[in-house]
Amino acid sequence: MTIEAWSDVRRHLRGQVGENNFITWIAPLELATVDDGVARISAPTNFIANWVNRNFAEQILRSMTQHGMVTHRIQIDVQPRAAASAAERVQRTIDAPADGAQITPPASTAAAPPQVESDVQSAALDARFTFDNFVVGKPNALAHAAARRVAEGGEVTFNPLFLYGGVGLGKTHLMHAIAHELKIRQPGARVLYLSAEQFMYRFVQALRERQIMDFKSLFRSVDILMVDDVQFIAGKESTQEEFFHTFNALVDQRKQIVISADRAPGEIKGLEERIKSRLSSGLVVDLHPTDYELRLGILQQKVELNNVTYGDVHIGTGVLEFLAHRITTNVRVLEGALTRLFALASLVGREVTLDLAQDCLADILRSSDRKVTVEEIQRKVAEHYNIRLSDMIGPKRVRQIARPRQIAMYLSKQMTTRSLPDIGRRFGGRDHTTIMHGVRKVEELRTNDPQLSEDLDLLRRLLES
Ligand SMILES: Nc1ncnc2c1ncn2[C@@H]1O[C@H](COP(=O)(O)OP(=O)(O)OP(=O)(O)O)[C@@H](O)[C@H]1O
Repeated sequence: MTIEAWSDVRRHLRGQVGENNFITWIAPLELATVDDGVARISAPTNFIANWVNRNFAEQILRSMTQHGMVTHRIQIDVQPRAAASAAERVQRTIDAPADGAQITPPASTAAAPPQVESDVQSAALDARFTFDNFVVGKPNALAHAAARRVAEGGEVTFNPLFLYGGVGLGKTHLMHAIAHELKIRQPGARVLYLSAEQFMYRFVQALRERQIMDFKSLFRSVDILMVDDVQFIAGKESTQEEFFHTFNALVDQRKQIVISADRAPGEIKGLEERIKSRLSSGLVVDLHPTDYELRLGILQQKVELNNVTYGDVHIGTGVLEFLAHRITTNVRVLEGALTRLFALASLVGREVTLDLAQDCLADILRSSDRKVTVEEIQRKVAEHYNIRLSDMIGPKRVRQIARPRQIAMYLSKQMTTRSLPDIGRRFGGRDHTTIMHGVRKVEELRTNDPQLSEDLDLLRRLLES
């Protein structure tokens, strides 16, 4: 009962605080107990606990009461272990499975009708998801080009455009961008964007209310139909059937269709063969997992967009590079990390250093840890600079040895989750202040020394491969 109520509370809060805040602050929380009117909630880090306490405690309490939980106070404890998979949990929340038998509208779009308008100024479209805000790199160049082409309108050349790729790689963003662009280029076009889940929900509602003819004519009267996350209709026979007819009717009228899914049409289990083949008949393009350059580009752009300067406080490029290296899961997790850093910046009122960032993102970093060890780093750096491995931990202070050692310290701090004292121990029992000094020195030097900067990139790549 408590668990169910807590799920309801989370769903409710998600609608109230918005997707970004939800992912960053609420999703990582777990309800431990409700006892004597006190709800104990665990947060993965101190930072999250404090932030939630300050900003969301009242809302959480209110929502709990509204959902039948007898609580008059909440207490937020830090429970680092619970954090091991905070990012995964975020993902699970995003991907909350919807059971075909139980038709519930998604919380954020509850009962929202699909948006068909003479222009596409639709509530379902996110104003930030434009082509201008989409960073193009090797992994998404083809998908971006295809989306652009569709957005230009004119003669329909490939139908449907089928975009697929892993979670959070920009499928929805591109679809919304197409809609925004069409709005500018063809103000009169009737564009319908909706998720496959909404399609099903509307369909079942129409059946129930005996308005199936209205449903059919609504869907057949659009100029462009965009259906997000089509894998959702797998296994749902009558919805598939209706989708198939809608699809055919629109293709016959030479209307553009854009579809997205988490995998290629042929790989969606529970989808009828005729639908698979229909979906594959246009242009099928995939969004590949992001690479380092793309992730860094996205972070830089997001920082610019948010104009992340709180007074004198900045998030340094070193921090962004660190994030781009370490958070490789998906762009949504990357964005969540950045949101948390903005909050941190406003809270601490000074530059967000690598140290601060690592502290505040400990849970996310742990779950995307790439497991490079300090020893591996020492070995690679020693090889690269042609010095002995023993000199990494030895006492020699000559520049040819001290500098590579500092570089190894810097990379250890950047690429592992080890604390400074821990790294110090692995460098022959050095003090944490020595490590800190080494890290700072390299941070300082790299801005003016292109050779050093190149060496660092190369070493990182070697260590990541
Ligand atoms: N290339 C990019 N440039 C800028 N932002 C991006 C890019 N790729 C993804 N994003 C951002 O990442 C977030 C997740 O993207 P989006 O919602 O489009 O993912 P998706 O592929 O539809 O994921 P899902 O499988 O969960 O539906 C969005 O906020 C989006 O703006």
